[in-house]
Amino acid sequence: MTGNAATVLAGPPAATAVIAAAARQAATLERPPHLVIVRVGDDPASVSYVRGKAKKAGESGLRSTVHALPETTPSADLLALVASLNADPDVHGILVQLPLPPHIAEEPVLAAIDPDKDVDGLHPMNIGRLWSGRPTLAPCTPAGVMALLEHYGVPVAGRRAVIVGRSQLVGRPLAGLLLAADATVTVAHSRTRDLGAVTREADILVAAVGRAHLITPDMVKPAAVVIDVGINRVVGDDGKAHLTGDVHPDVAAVASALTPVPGGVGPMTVAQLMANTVQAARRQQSQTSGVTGDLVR
Ligand SMILES: Nc1nc2c(c(=O)[nH]1)N[C@@H](CN(C=O)c1ccc(C(=O)N[C@@H](CCC(=O)O)C(=O)O)cc1)CN2
Repeated sequence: MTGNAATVLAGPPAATAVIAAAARQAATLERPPHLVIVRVGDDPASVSYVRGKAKKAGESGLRSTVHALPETTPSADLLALVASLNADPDVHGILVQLPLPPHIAEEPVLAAIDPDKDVDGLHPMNIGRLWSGRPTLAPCTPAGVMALLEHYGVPVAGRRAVIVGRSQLVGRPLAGLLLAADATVTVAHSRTRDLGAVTREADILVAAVGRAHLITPDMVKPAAVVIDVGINRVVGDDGKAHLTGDVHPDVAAVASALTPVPGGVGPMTVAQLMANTVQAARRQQSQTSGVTGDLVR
């Protein structure tokens, strides 16, 4: 491909800024915010992600506790643990790592978390608040995408945003956040006809499907900003497994800016979890001290 290479929207600098702001706020609280992460089973990626979240929490001045439960844990036992964490005033944020083992339905577990401690922003109450444009705890990856766009000064208001993918974790809540930021939002998915015609309309194109290199240069409007949320583990020509995104690398010759995989949205997910935990702790500690603490976005 020929043409100027796109600006790289690197995650780490933006993640550092989000975490630094969260750490400053954490330092003003009576007690360090306490994040509890529950992992069920030993899926290697989940083990790695949870380890990374706990490490980042420690680096950010937060406390963290990991409950690692066996793959065979009954739903009732997981729900009982969530109930105990809800009731514990020393727990400010609760996250149940996804995916859960097949025998455990995710929705009842996510709905069992106290909405005020739901630092994943996946509780129906928080999803409803997001879609009604009210301050809330927002899902970490979508909120991380918005923070990345803000960090690099990407204009959103009035722009055409196209999201490819409609997952509960990313596509759907990100559509709500982009709408709240006054973008004109389209959500494409597996039943969308002529996907390329839709993606070429985007000033801001977000790929959040989980299909390696789905988005090719012909699907991108020249000078569009492309956000790659994909996390695909593929075997390269060298026979080794490596991580790649939903966006083909050649898109860099068409886009004006592009997030790398790895090193783009992923670190923002973790950074936003720190920010959400501090936000939840601030609100809970202000409530116990009698001052009304509104959620801040
Ligand atoms: N309860 C939740 N479960 C899951 C979530 C979530 O937000 N809440 N998100 C994903 C996975 N995820 C966090 O859990 C996550 C994915 C990727 C990264 C990240 O930093 N990736 C690095 C590369 C790391 C690697 O080599 O694998 C990057 O992109 O640079 C962090 C967190 C599913 N589950």
